[in-house]
Amino acid sequence: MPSIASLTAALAFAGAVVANPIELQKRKAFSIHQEERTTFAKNGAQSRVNTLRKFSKPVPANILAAAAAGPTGTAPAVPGDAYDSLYLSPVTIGNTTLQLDFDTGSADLWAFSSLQPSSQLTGHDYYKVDPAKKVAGATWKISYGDGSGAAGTVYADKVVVGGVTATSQAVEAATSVSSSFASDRDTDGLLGLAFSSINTVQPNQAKTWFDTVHSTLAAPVFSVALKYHAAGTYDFGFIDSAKYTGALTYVNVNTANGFWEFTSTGYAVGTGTVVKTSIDAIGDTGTTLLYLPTAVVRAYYAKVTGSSNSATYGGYVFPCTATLPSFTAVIGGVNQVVPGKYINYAPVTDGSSTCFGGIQDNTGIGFSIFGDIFLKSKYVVHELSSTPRLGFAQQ
Ligand SMILES: Cc1noc(C)c1CN(C)Cc1cc2n(n1)CCN(c1cc(N)ncn1)C2
Repeated sequence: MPSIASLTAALAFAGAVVANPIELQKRKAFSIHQEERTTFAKNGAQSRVNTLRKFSKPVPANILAAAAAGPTGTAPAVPGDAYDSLYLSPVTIGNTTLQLDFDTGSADLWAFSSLQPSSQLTGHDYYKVDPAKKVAGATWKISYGDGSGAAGTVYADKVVVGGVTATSQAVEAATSVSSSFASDRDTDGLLGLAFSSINTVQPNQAKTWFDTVHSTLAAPVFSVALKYHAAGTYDFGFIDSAKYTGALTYVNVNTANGFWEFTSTGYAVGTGTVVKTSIDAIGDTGTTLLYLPTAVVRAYYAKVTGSSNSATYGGYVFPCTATLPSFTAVIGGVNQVVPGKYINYAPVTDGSSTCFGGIQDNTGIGFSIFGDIFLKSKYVVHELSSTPRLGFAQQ
């Protein structure tokens, strides 16, 4: 039989409204009204503390520290195709696990759903909406830089990522998706990790999943380790020092546009000297390539024999046999190097000997985009502190 003290502690942790322990001892029977918190996150360490206390066993300091710290979690990031065009991560929404594209360049959590025509659901895991959970009057509609998009209605449901649970998260159920999503049987939707200020739900903007859970996590951070032609990870609530070499170095983020936006102060091509120039950029896991200013892109491909800016293929191409120079961006005063081989994205068509460059021109976008081509050589900490920051280290 647990002691009153341990019961009190356990219930206090569970968020129950708890009567005074002395008061409890006077009563022979009592009922406790428990309010379910809108968000809780699994805290395995706390469960161990509760169990040890239940049997009056000593609680090791490291377990106590971990429990006090709050929950953390890790989700895999698996390439969606042979060229790392996108990365997919498992997310449980309600009772179904879907494969979502975690996207630090957008702020909507949307999923293929039972509201779509069944013809669009072939090959997909999809969210089976529960009408009782519908958010009355709420709609959403999103468009991405490549012209793709989706739209639908909104539900409040349980969303679990890497073992961390948001019990009442805005889930944007698709009623329609663009042709590129309809023909992509790997992507069941997106989980936005940009700032909630650019969420598209109307009339009341919704929060991202990270915005919902961050205050309960051990630390208000998530760390991204995408990999070259291999599965990487998203760490929530902690920084995993085993996943990078050298030091993490930080740069402040400008959140005015809702992105993880920062300034790079220069670049270099291969072993060339650093050219000092201010590059306004966003980190964006949902974008495949690395989009840079015209002058920077020209300087890069000037060092790639046989390269050209192809109207046919809509960007810079080169012979797939080309030896590509590395690309360096100066961020937070530190040279962040992308290996040359990472800058060969893919053959322009399957089997072609002409390859499409991982570095392309940012004309028409309005800023540079450090997408997967850049990110997959880094461990990137996204810190939601009073002054949000990005931390970079070499993988
Ligand atoms: C297959 C395949 N190959 O490459 C992709 C991508 C897919 C997935 N497929 C075509 C569908 C698709 C289209 C997009 N995505 N997925 C992810 C979100 N998109 C973004 C996000 C963002 N932050 N910025 C710009 N666009 C566009």
